[in-house]
Amino acid sequence: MKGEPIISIKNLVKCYGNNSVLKGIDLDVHRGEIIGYIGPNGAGKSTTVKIMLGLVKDFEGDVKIFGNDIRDGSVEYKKKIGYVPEVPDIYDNLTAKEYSEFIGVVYGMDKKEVEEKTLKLMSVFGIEDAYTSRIESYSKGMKQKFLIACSMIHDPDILFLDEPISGLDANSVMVFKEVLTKLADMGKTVFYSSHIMDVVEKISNRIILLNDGVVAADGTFEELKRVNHEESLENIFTDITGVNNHSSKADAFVSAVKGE
Ligand SMILES: Nc1ncnc2c1ncn2[C@@H]1O[C@H](COP(=O)(O)OP(=O)(O)OP(=O)(O)O)[C@@H](O)[C@H]1O
Repeated sequence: MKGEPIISIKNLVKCYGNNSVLKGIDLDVHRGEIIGYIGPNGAGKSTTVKIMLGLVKDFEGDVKIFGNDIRDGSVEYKKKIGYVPEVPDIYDNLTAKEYSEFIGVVYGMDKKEVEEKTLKLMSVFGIEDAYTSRIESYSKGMKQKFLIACSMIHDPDILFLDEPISGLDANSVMVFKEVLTKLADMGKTVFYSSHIMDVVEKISNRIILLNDGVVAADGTFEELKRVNHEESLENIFTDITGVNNHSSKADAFVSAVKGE
């Protein structure tokens, strides 16, 4: 599985004004890895992903993807990347047909190929009948399934998935989890950012926990369990992020609701 890293991050630092979000991240990711990228709200997970995608440019440190420094200005590497954003910025007055054609053009794909692929991908999720409907008329889950389909129409080598199963029903989640495993077996790399610990625990072959601007844990689930003497990722997360007063926080919330 090893060899040259497909993503190489050295001493990545990112500040928003006085807010120091990433304080020196070092990370090598290899082909076929499914990285579960976790951390508390605001830890900088989306920021890291956006830097790798070239969407956030003002950072310190080195980021190489497929061996190329992303500062070089080349957009070629982006053709080999698929992305499901946490908050989709989708033109939802378009139909799925129109939107996927637009995406296909960006990736330099043939229109017919885009249509065939989009319909096949949508039909796996049972939403192909909505192909010519406006995306704004979709349910939350339908929209998410369509975004997942769009992220893969160009057969990317790296997938960045930010809370990808949000809104998906249990059957669709099962299909999607298997899809990821099969893609990783083919040598694709998956960067999976989520707060749903039991899914991360099951699908990832490596888990990276970001806390307070640094990588606080990095290893397989088995390794993290051994080092942290815990049986679940949820408990490992709680131990490392140092929040163990859940019950008193809940009491304070309920008191506030009651106006106490
Ligand atoms: N465009 C921006 N301008 C200013 N601050 C930002 C911007 N984007 C993110 N931040 C700040 O950077 C920090 C990290 O945000 P980020 O979205 O990367 O966290 P995250 O780990 O993905 O969180 P979540 O789990 O809540 O999605 C937060 O403090 C956030 O307020």
